[in-house]
Amino acid sequence: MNEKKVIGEKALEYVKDGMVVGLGTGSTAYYFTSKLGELVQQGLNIKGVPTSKKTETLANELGIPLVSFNEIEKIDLAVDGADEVDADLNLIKGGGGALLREKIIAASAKTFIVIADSHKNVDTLGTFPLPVEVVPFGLEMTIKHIRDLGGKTELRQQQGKPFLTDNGNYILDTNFQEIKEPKELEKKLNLIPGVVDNGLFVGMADAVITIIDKKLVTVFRK
Ligand SMILES: O=C[C@H](O)[C@H](O)[C@H](O)COP(=O)(O)O
Repeated sequence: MNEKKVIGEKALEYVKDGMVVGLGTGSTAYYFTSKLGELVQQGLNIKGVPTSKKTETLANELGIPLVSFNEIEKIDLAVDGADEVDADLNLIKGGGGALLREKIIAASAKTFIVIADSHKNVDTLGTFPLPVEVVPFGLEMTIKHIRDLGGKTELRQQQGKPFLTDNGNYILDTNFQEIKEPKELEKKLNLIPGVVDNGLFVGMADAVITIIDKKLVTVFRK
């Protein structure tokens, strides 16, 4: 079974005519957006808000009409992938570097649905290194502050150069081992000058569509 495709397309059930929809980033969100494009071509009337330049390009290719923030009051639904999901539906995101725009859009959405294949489900967050978006200025100092919190940082690279986010920032992939208190860590990291945001999404997901024991399930936040 192509889990990502099955899960991504399942999320279409939450899309209703007239909605403003946040379009996630990554290989699972790809299937959601692609199917959404088909439905738009068949007459579905929605508007999209992309979480990355990559998704913006895909949406344009598919003919999904896009809106910017100054044209809308709210986002009805956001659908996005995740790198890890715990039992409380807390997430690590940002494996593709899109965490900041993803968090802005998830935080503005009435309903935030996560689409995550079975490999993403964990007891405790932290095996997947936490992406932390930082401004290039003062990088070495920012790294010191993050290390003081117990994180081992690695500057994400792409083709021999620091990876640049859509916002012109760097990503520090940071290993904290087990993240027992995700909300605390999310806050502490974001208080460090130079940190723009981090990939912890705590208490944001309303539901996660995933595969458990080979069955497609939707888990709602308690
Ligand atoms: O920055 C990227 C996003 O947070 C993705 O949603 C996340 O990395 C999951 O991606 P995928 O569906 O490709 O595993």
